[in-house]
Amino acid sequence: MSGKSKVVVIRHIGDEALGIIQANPNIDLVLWKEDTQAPRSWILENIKGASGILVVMGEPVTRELVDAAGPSLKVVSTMSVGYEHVDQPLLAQHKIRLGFTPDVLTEAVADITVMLAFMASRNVGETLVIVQEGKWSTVPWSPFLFTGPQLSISGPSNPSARTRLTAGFLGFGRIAQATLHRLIAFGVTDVLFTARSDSSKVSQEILDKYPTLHSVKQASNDELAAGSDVVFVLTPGGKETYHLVGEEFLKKMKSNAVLVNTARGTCVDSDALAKALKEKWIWAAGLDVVEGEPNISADHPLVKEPRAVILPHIGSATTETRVGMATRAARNVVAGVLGEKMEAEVDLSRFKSTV
Ligand SMILES: O=CC(=O)O
Repeated sequence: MSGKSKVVVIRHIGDEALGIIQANPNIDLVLWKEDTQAPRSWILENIKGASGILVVMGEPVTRELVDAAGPSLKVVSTMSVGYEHVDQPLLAQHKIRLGFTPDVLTEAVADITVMLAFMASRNVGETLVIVQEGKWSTVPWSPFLFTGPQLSISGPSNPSARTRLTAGFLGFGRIAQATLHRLIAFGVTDVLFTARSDSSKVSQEILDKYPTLHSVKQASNDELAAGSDVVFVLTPGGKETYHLVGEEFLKKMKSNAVLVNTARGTCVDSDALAKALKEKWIWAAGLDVVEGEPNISADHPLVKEPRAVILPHIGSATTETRVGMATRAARNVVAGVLGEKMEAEVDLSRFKSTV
């Protein structure tokens, strides 16, 4: 034993982030060096006696792992904004702290959220394939071919265009508000959002910030489904939001509305969404996340829907953002091991009463 604290990092997270851990003379870094997922058996073996572990999204932080580490474990740092892969009551019970990486990815995810809304509304999934397969000549230009609903306001030059456009946000946190910020430039006029508590102050703040908006209202799920031209799913994952968007919700949506999910796959019932697209209850869907990912085959009912644009969970995948997440996760694990304030720590105190 070196007398140093062991920190296990289960993925190569880049030299800059690893350097932050290595720079600490009281820490021994144990790293899975490959750019692949560390086998669970390697993690369970190496975590023995560790003070900290840095994990990535999707790695289950369960009793098995906490037991394997033993009583030395002080901190779990996840390189992700979501932490539903972590057994939070268990960490609270063992007084293990949990670091995560919010904020640094807000802009990147907001970018892709807007991008998916437009890709879905403008039939990009279906039309890209036509070009890639060399079939462009089989679909010559035609006035209404591949038209979709316009997610922007055209102005007075087109009297046929819509004059109001409502964006609905299931969850109205940092990423939702950064998404709205971008949509203001496209002329969104009205906002509906859901929130756990009364948010009339938030509505007023948003109206003050964006004077071009006609209305900003906290709504029930049903009101939001029925009133929105584009619905953004931006809630945390986990049990509370499991299948938040299911048949009932989708049936209430407008038939030319678009659904975008850049949060967690579990928030949307995939079978219900595939049915909604097939039976044209809604116009299209843009998804960066799908239930059961990444094990989605080409036969998956959603993948087969031409109006579903699906990306393999790349919302935060800009170089700048991933470096920001990795370095933040590294600083969090170091702070947790040293008993210092973390840059971003999940408040686990709500679980303490249950143990
Ligand atoms: O989905 C991405 C994350 O949680 O960081």
